[in-house]
Amino acid sequence: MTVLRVSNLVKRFGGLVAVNGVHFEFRKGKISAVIGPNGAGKTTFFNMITGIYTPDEGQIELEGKSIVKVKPDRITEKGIVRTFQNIRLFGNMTVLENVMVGMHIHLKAGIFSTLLGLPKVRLEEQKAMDEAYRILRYVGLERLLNEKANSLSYGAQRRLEIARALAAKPKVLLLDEPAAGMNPRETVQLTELIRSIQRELDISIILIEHDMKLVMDLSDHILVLDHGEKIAEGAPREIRSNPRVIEAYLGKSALGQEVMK
Ligand SMILES: Nc1ncnc2c1ncn2[C@@H]1O[C@H](COP(=O)(O)OP(=O)(O)OP(=O)(O)O)[C@@H](O)[C@H]1O
Repeated sequence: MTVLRVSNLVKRFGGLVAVNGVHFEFRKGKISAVIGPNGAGKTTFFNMITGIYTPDEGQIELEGKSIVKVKPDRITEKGIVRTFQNIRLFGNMTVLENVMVGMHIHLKAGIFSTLLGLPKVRLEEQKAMDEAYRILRYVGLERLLNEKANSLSYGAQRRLEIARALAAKPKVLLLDEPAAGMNPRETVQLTELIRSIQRELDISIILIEHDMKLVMDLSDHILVLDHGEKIAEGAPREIRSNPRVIEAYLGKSALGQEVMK
């Protein structure tokens, strides 16, 4: 089943076509990866899905309904939640507070009740705290809940970003280079976390990632972009041996060599 469908997606920046007529169906409950060399159009593709850019042409549908021209915060409410290549946490807030911020879209009490400190607000806040704690336990950060976000190790900050995204109850979780800057041990832990989110929480995952081992280990389905165009799609073993993909990454001279171990 398809959770997110893009068809004939085009984005231009002046004379440059950053994404050029891309079709792809992201499957529900699976892990998909978007890969390609630097400048291939991956970030632009993510920015269209999350409403930061409006496509010049084409369609994006979440569960069959168009989300083109829907504002980014509404897209988050509809269930597409992302993390960023450069970590964007509230550094001076605690780990717990960062997760609670991710939850705000689901809190029902209005601003007046909040200002008046009504009991229903206190109850809602308590529930939110319980939920935030549960999520932090899930990602393995419960012991750090009162630490300031900027005091965490890099790997822990990346986990906290994922925790904050989970707090928004995504249907589709977009991870933009989740392993960037991680050491090998942190990358293995991250791989396990992403797999458990997909298996246990029924969330469809889409990742952009340069770490080919992580991509090949995790993905069910891979979309390969080069110069804005889709040059391949398929399972990891097909992508690994696809001559167009090898050529895009390493140039013609690499053809015939085994490049993506
Ligand atoms: N806001 C913008 N204005 C003009 N050109 C842009 C803009 N954003 C991206 N581009 C260009 O569009 C092309 C695709 O860029 P994009 O960042 O989407 O690629 P990418 O695959 O994410 O690259 P990387 O792996 O290096 O992050 C590049 O040539 C880039 O210079």
